[in-house]
Amino acid sequence: MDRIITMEDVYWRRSGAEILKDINWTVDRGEHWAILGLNGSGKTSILNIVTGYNYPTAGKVKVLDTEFGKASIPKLRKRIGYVSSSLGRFAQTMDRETAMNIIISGKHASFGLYREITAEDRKRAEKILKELRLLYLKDKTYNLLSQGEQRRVLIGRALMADPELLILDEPCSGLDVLAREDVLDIAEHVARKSSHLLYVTHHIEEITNAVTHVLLVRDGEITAGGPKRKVLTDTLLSKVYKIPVKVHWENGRPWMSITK
Ligand SMILES: Nc1ncnc2c1ncn2[C@@H]1O[C@H](COP(=O)(O)OP(=O)(O)OP(=O)(O)O)[C@@H](O)[C@H]1O
Repeated sequence: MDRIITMEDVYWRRSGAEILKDINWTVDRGEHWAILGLNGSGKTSILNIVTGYNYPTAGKVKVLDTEFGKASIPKLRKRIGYVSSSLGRFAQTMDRETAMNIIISGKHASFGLYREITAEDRKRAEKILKELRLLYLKDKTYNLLSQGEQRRVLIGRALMADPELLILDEPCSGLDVLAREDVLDIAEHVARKSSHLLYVTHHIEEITNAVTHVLLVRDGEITAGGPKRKVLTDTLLSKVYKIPVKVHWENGRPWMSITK
């Protein structure tokens, strides 16, 4: 399998509105993508198509060799890790669980209680905690963790099912600079070691070295998509952000100033 995601002429309409229009996008093996766009531009709608939660009104979608309409979506979902910054339901059910148990609960990629925990599960969870430098949190309960720690534990949880594709949907929203950098370090680690990364954000400074390609989304359409240096230009970003901006690069990372 050389292709991770294929979208051909994809449209998604809801309540009479065309929310996604003419989406043509491919992700190849070895690429790590960021999806960048303003609030309401269509990023989550694209993700929901990738994970099979939204079915396109028109067009062809293939994710990890699974062609939509021809194969089992639940099976596909097991191969995709998803970490979102909105955790309402999760917080309620898992609040009093330890970081270790939360990681283990990712084995079946579902919320709530897990059945039997094997010695192997424990070993794997411990390995993840170690790799993500979270061992110090092992026995702490979720409600006692800082927001940044919670996000990192949730990424660890998503890794428990050994996903081929890991989607991080605005994982740094609401975090301070230090906590953000810790989450970004983990994302880099994942991209290097274990999984294809799909990173959704509206902040270009979160596009670290791990990200190879960027998809720019504006009003439900793709403005540009490709290698990050080609896509993150003053002209294209000014279009996407609807305000004149200038990009500068420092240590391989883009930063942006407003020039109006
Ligand atoms: N089920 C739905 N029915 C009607 N409109 C919808 C539906 N889902 C999304 N939309 C609309 O589609 C547009 C794109 O929404 P989407 O959530 O994909 O944007 P986003 O880029 O993820 O935004 P944010 O950064 O704020 O999360 C918005 O105008 C939203 O109101």
